[in-house]
Amino acid sequence: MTQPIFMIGARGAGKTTVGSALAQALGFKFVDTDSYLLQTSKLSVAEIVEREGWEGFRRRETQALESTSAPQTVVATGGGIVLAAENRAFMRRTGTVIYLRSPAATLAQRLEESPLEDQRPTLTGKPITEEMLQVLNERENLYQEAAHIVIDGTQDPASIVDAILDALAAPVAR
Ligand SMILES: Nc1ncnc2c1ncn2[C@@H]1O[C@H](COP(=O)(O)OP(=O)(O)OP(=O)(O)O)[C@@H](O)[C@H]1O
Ligand SMILES: O=C(O)C1=C[C@@H](O)[C@@H](O)[C@H](O)C1
Ligand SMILES: [Mg+2]
Repeated sequence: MTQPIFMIGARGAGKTTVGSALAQALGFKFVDTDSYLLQTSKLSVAEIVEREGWEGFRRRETQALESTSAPQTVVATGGGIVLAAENRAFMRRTGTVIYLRSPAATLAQRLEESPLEDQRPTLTGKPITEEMLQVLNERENLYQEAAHIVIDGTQDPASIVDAILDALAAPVAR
């Protein structure tokens, strides 16, 4: 298996944390669309949104997805990557898509402990638990639709990597 692996899920799902460990386990390269945008634009997510709105950020994110995607690479995406049908189709067509799934309360707790406000400006203006409930309500179907594999993201990162390796060893429905 050499095609890229795309990690999807909401903020705090562990796409960056688990994606990086998975890449190491597979001997793959690791890239992150949020880090790529930060490095190439020299702007944080908050600064891009301030200048160009979320629409501008989403446009840049689609470019970042296509630029970072490569064989033998794990790509950690941003939480909103699934909002564009174009991105969902690209990931499904060119790689294996893994959805790290956790309830809103788990995501909110992780984000409260590590807010990184420059990279995670508010999406709704609501308190964090309400925000994550709304985000999952709006996006759960999109994450499910985009994913080849859905993994319980509430386990510790090492167990999640093991679960992904097991799932990758079985035939994936396409
Ligand atoms: N499985 C896990 N168990 C416990 N804590 C975790 C787990 N995965 C990630 N975390 C913690 O949650 C926080 C968010 O993780 P991470 O940055 O990997 O999420 P993300 O999905 O990449 O979010 P974003 O969409 O904002 O990029 C970090 O502080 C990380 O250490
Ligand atoms: O869930 C989202 O819409 C986002 C998640 C982050 O990874 C960043 O891509 C950005 O803060 C937007
Ligand atoms: Mg991340």
